[in-house]
Amino acid sequence: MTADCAITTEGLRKTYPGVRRRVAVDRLDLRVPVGGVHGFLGPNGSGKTTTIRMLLGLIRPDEGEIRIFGRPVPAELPDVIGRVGAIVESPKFFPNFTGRQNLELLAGAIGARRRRVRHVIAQAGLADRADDRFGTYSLGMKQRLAIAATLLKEPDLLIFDEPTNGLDPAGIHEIRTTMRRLADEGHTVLVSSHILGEVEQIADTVSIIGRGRLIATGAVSDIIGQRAVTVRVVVPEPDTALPVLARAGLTARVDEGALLLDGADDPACVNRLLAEHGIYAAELGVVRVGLESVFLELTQEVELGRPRRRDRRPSTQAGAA
Ligand SMILES: Nc1ncnc2c1ncn2[C@@H]1O[C@H](COP(=O)(O)OP(=O)(O)OP(=O)(O)O)[C@@H](O)[C@H]1O
Repeated sequence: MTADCAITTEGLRKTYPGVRRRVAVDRLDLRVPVGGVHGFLGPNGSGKTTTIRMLLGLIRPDEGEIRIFGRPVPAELPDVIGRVGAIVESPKFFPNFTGRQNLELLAGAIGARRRRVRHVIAQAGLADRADDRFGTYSLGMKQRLAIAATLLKEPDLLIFDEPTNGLDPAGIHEIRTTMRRLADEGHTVLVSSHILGEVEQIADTVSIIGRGRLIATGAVSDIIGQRAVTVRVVVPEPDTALPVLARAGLTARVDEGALLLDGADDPACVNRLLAEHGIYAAELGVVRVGLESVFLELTQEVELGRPRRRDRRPSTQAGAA
């Protein structure tokens, strides 16, 4: 079941005490395959950090099971934690020490080999600035030093919680390139984000959550799936067109005055169909959607409490209802 997974969770649940008991993670089943970048996506407050903290044994789940490389967590975490490197909060470094000195200090503290330092500096793309003081680093460089620190103990699995938060576009690009390179070198990278455009470009697979629940998971191309191509049509009276389209088996979404027909790929057919019913399109074309718009649509449905329809889910796996 889990042999090819770096991380699995089954029915994971966590509530926080409060005036209204808050369910942060709700029966979450995750599958993070070994190798590649897995994007862990969801809007703010959807439960990503809570999940990651449970994976790392920092907080205990109320219910459910976690396995990392097949070992139950937290019960056997000490046996597997050596294979895991993580950045959950901003790590603390000494501002007056250079990047290299900070890493040497850390290597000594965790019993990593000293000669790893030079290697991880190169892996994190910091060779040019390793001998500058940490205090002079940009946010992106600080984050790359944090990544270098996680690599000291030669982990197989890297877990990064929103590693690009607060970075400018150049810093985001650097971190993204670094994560992709680490995956290409054979690490498994789990990266959480609420900025989908970034993850779409580097992730091999993704899990999308909303309100602590899994909404969709699988290969990025599968999640975008048939929505990759959508016919967009503008008609004078959408209310007249909608039943005509529905009878032809086309599901339309209204978007800024236009109708978007997911899964339809031939505008000429749509045009003919509408014209046969006396409806003439003012605009007609094909649009390509990215993960961002799929994500927004999926998570908005959860936020609004609308039931998720089976046919709206990606084919690979679907989350708990
Ligand atoms: N220590 C805590 N005590 C009470 N509620 C908490 C605590 N930590 C998180 N929560 C709540 O749990 C829910 C999930 O939060 P979490 O930080 O896991 O989400 P997230 O997806 O990581 O969000 P973000 O992208 O904003 O970091 C939110 O409603 C949050 O307010």
